Amino acid sequence: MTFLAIDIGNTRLKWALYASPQPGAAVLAHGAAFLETIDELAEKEWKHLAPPRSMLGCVVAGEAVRRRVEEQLELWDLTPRWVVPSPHEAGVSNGYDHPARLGADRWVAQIGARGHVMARGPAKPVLVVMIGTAVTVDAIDANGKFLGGLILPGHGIMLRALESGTAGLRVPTGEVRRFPANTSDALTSGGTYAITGAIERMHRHLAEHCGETPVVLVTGGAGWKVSPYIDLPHELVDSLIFDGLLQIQSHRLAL
Ligand SMILES: Nc1ncnc2c1ncn2[C@@H]1O[C@H](COP(=O)(O)OP(=O)(O)O)[C@@H](O)[C@H]1O
Ligand SMILES: CC(C)(COP(=O)(O)O)[C@@H](O)C(=O)NCCC(=O)O
Ligand SMILES: [K+]
Repeated sequence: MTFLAIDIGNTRLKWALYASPQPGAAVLAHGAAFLETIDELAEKEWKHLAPPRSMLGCVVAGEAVRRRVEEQLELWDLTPRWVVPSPHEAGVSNGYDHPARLGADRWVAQIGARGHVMARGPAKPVLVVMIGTAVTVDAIDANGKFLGGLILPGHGIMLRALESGTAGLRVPTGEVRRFPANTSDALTSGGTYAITGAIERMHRHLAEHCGETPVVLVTGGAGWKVSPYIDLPHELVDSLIFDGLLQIQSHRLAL
């Protein structure tokens, strides 16, 4: 009953092959590819994989990218299936004005995060932080209701925007400093603290709204870089989107 989980962001496609479509299933193989190289998956990384029995993915990189990945999936006898955010799924309800307009990656990560919280004990509010091309900070209450969230530029986009919008900001990467005293450090610190500041603000909103301290789960390719500067107890869970895809697939099979 092998299961292939795929997460296509605006920078990279991440995939993992699981022994079964159940939360906690063993990972048989996994990888990541920049979007420029996804047309080689079938002849390279995927060529010698044991054929998956089913797949589920989430994609926010647009129709054309999704179609290119579906071409690669023709390697196997599979029906490609992609998550469309709905009003309710796997114990999470979607508070977006238009539920289907929520990023599929955000929805799936929330479902993964809710699964983690519920597996540990009493239900608690959870703040889901994804640090990829963009940064998202999503708030879920103790009942599993997604209340809303923030979208902000990721570090790379912030720096490129400053480079292209000013005459004097073309400098190498700096260090994160409390009181940056050169342009490089000022830019790197500004980007990092913009992200951590947004996380701390949303944490306050959610704690006030729920009257309870939220659990904070951090994921995404750049999560490890920002994590040391988040002044809140939190956990890095690299697999949050895959965990959400496993939750969804196992709930659907149980219905
Ligand atoms: N080894 C790495 N490979 C690629 N990106 C990395 C790596 N380490 C950190 N990053 C950062 O993570 C971001 C990509 O993260 P990812 O979660 O794959 O984004 P997305 O889901 O938007 O494609 C990049 O913008 C980059 O800044
Ligand atoms: C916010 C995002 C761009 C994040 O993309 P990513 O950083 O994962 O590549 C993506 O979730 C998206 O396109 N969302 C749709 C709009 C929304 O969620 O409101
Ligand atoms: K992502």
